Amino acid sequence: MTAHRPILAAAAMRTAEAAATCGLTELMERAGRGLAEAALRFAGPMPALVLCGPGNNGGDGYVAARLLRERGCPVRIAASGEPNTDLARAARSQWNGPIEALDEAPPAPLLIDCLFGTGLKRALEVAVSEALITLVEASHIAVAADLPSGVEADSGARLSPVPDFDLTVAFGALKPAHRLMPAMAGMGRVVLADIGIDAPGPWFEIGEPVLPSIAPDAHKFSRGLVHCLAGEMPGAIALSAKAAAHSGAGYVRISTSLPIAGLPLSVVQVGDAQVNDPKIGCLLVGPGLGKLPQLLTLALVSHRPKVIDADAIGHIGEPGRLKGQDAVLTPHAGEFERLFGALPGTKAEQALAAAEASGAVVVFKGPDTLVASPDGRIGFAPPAPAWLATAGTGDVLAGMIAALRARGLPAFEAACAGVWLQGRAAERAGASMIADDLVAQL
Ligand SMILES: NC(=O)C1=CN([C@@H]2O[C@H](COP(=O)(O)OP(=O)(O)OC[C@H]3O[C@@H](n4cnc5c(N)ncnc54)[C@H](OP(=O)(O)O)[C@@H]3O)[C@@H](O)[C@H]2O)[C@H](O)CC1
Ligand SMILES: [K+]
Repeated sequence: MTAHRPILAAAAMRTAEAAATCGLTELMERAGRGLAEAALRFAGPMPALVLCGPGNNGGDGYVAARLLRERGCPVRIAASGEPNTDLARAARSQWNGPIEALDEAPPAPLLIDCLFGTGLKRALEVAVSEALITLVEASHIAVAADLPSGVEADSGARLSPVPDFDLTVAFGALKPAHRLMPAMAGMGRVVLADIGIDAPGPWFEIGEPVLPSIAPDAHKFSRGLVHCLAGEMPGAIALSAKAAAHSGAGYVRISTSLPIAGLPLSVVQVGDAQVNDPKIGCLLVGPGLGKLPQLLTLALVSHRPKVIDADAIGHIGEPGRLKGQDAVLTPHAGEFERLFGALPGTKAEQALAAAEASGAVVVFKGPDTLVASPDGRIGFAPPAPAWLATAGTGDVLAGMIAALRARGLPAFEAACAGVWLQGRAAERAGASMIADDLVAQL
């Protein structure tokens, strides 16, 4: 996996901040500087209004305002109340200008929201929320410090109505909310200000994958054989097979009881399913399976790596049935809840719980797709085009992951790479795409 941006939950963020050798005052200075520079780079030196809340998010605002003024920007500050941390009080004491009351402050072309960040615990007071929305709507450009105020850092929930921002500047690490709905939809461009926090951890935003190169002495089997089990609706598995072939599998085979029309000749159709053929790099079952649970049972007899998608998920019954199967599971929200039930916690916590319960890598699909591994890793997908919400894109993703697995990527990396590549293929295909067009972009 190439460079990817770390994601830390609020508690982990606080731990990492406390451990920073430079100390919290310097961290706040760096956060404020990162915010000022990102705002300048994005908006230019237009007159700014910085909204400061009571905590350290507000502290970042006092620092950013001072630095913007030093850079010659006309800056005003409006505060929602007195700072309630020493850090924020110290930052405010270095601001030698007036501080307006939030509910009386006129708007400005550049609005920088430093009301709340990872410390938000409840809905904003109505007056504060209304002032924020009014001032954002009256601005030309709106920038959020760390998180748009009203967003809950770990869940991506909106505890209050949150206006849409043009830019969100995350400090130290991304938070889950930066890549979870509904919060991620209103953040605009998300940039990460490096403030010297060492943020190792098992959660990250999926970055561009490094794919296995093709050996000079490769042959079709060494490049990876994907074996697809066709079910009642062969069109779906055909889409998966084509996606697998275009994702670099050296050999794609479909076992089917009826010939499937419209497949490339290079995709081999056979009548029998030798699911323990040692040449199989990855088995794929589920797309178009319909009401044939026996095909899932057959797939689970195989000792080969496998991708279990779509209808097959509905036939699993007990998640523990997948233990030891070396499986990647690719449920959308409905399939997820039917198999795992209504799990508590954030989407990230639910995905992890599912991975642990099944022993499988779980691709919890949606506009905010997560890839969770039983070992605790979570890859959060970067934003992908909404037009991926069209029939068959799940079949394509399943075929892509099967091919990447067959090419030698471990299950978790293959799933992350497939999710990332599908998002980029959709961007290239454009808004009028249908799933078939995705295959042409692989
Ligand atoms: N990531 C980094 O390295 C750094 C992050 N920094 C910034 O610090 C914030 C987190 O600061 P924190 O003080 O923990 O919390 P907030 O500023 O987000 O919230 C302020 C306080 O507001 C109170 N609160 C919570 N919800 C509400 C509400 N709905 N209405 C009113 N007040 C609310 C709460 O105190 P209570 O006792 O009243 O609950 C919060 O303490 C982080 O996001 C970064 O921006 C630092 O710059 C250091 C570096
Ligand atoms: K904020």
